[in-house]
Amino acid sequence: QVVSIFYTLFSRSLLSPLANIPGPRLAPLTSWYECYYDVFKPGQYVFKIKQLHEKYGPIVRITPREVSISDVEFLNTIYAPRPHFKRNKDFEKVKALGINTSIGAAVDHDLHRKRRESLNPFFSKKSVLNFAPQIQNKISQLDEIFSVSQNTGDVNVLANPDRAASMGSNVAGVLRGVKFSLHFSWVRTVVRMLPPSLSGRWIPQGVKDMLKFRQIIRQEVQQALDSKAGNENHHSVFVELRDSPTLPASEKTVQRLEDEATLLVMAGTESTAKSISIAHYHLLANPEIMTKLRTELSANPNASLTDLDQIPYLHAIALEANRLSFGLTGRNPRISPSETLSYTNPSSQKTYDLPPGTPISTSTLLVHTNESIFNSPWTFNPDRWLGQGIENKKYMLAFSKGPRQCIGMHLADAELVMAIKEMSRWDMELVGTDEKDVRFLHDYHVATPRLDSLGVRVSVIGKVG
Ligand code: HEM
Repeated sequence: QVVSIFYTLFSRSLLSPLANIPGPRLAPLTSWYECYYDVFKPGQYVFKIKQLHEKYGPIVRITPREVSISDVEFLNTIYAPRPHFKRNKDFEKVKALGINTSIGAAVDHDLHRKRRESLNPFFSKKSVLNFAPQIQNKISQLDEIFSVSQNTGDVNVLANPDRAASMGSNVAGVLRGVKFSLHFSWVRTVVRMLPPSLSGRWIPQGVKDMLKFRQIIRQEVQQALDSKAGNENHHSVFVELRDSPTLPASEKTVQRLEDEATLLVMAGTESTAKSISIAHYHLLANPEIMTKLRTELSANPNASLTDLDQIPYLHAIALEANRLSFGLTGRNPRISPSETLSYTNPSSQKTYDLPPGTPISTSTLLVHTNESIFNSPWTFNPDRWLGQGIENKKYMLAFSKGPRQCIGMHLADAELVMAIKEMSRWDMELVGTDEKDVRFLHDYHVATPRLDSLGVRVSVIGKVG
């Protein structure tokens, strides 16, 4: 046993093809280094990695297997390589969400492409424009909530779990456990094997609700699979996947479609809600930004979604909210399955070869707080995206890049601009809320503010004009 441990340590430190890559001594030897910052600090490894880059330079070995590169000019090589170059995902990372047969967990490049082709029609820009009435319907509900709060003087409406969308708070609950699951995935397997009377004690409410939700999805999937093409009254995502000519039968099982639907709900709620609340906080904390937005919107008070797309300042606020939401905050490494990638440090001119199979990552923290691109990076400043500034969109990583970039980005953008427009119609005051209630302080896969935060709390004064 002891010999085997020494051999593992020796091979990870000296025999590994990554042995020449700079970094702290412990990180290449054991994944406990990452676990310590992820689970026990908690959610601090991405911040630690930023410090490691400041000390060791643009390339750092951050685990026994994984390399982090902070150089933004290498972003496309990691995530968006030229056509015909493949990028796999790292199973060690994707398993944490427990939806292993979803598109987001497709490790293999070609399998991912097949799943993506079958979902694409739902998420094109055109489909999102057709979906505008449904989004408007939700925005009207928001308007209703603001009106009720104005009358009742309820200052806590968005943080009140009874009133806030329960699915949103459940997703956040599930994500709180994501780092633990990443490092101790066996615990989930054990808990699932226990009878509900015992396991119930350890499963957080958000996870329990998500499991119930999965049961409902499973029934819907089963119904869609049992019914014949053309017999449905509405065209659900399950029906589209069931009838997809590109997916083989093995991709149309109940388990897989259940995983796909669960991912769509998880991916579609929490990140968008985060960007919306970040935008709202900063509009209220910076009245000059709100005033400028209202002026821009006043030219066309009944603007449609297509009209809103043409308003640069509104678009800039959305971009800035996404930049400071940091999208998915954890690392999302990519693996080149057959090609060796090389990285040359521009200052030392030293070249490092990264053999096939090496997980390579960066993080949205590294890119979105890079001072040479985003001056005073923690300041909410939509003006940075105006004029020439829009060219920095190539460094926007909130939706990732390349073939695995967020499939829901047009939908998310539509929801965000329509929600921002609605917020601009109301005068509100922040109550008991400061920047630490929205600032990225912990990485639980999405940016999480101070752990005792009650969210963005407001007092509704009234409708503008
Ligand atoms: C502001 C809101 C959103 C942000 C910041 C965001 C961010 C991301 C990111 C960074 C990825 C890539 C993950 C990776 O590299 O592994 C991703 C993938 C994905 N997102 Fe989003 N997302 C948002 C909204 C949505 C919405 C509204 C939906 C759909 C309802 C959605 C569905 C998905 C799906 C299905 C994937 C997997 C795509 C694939 O693997 O090809 N997202 N998202």
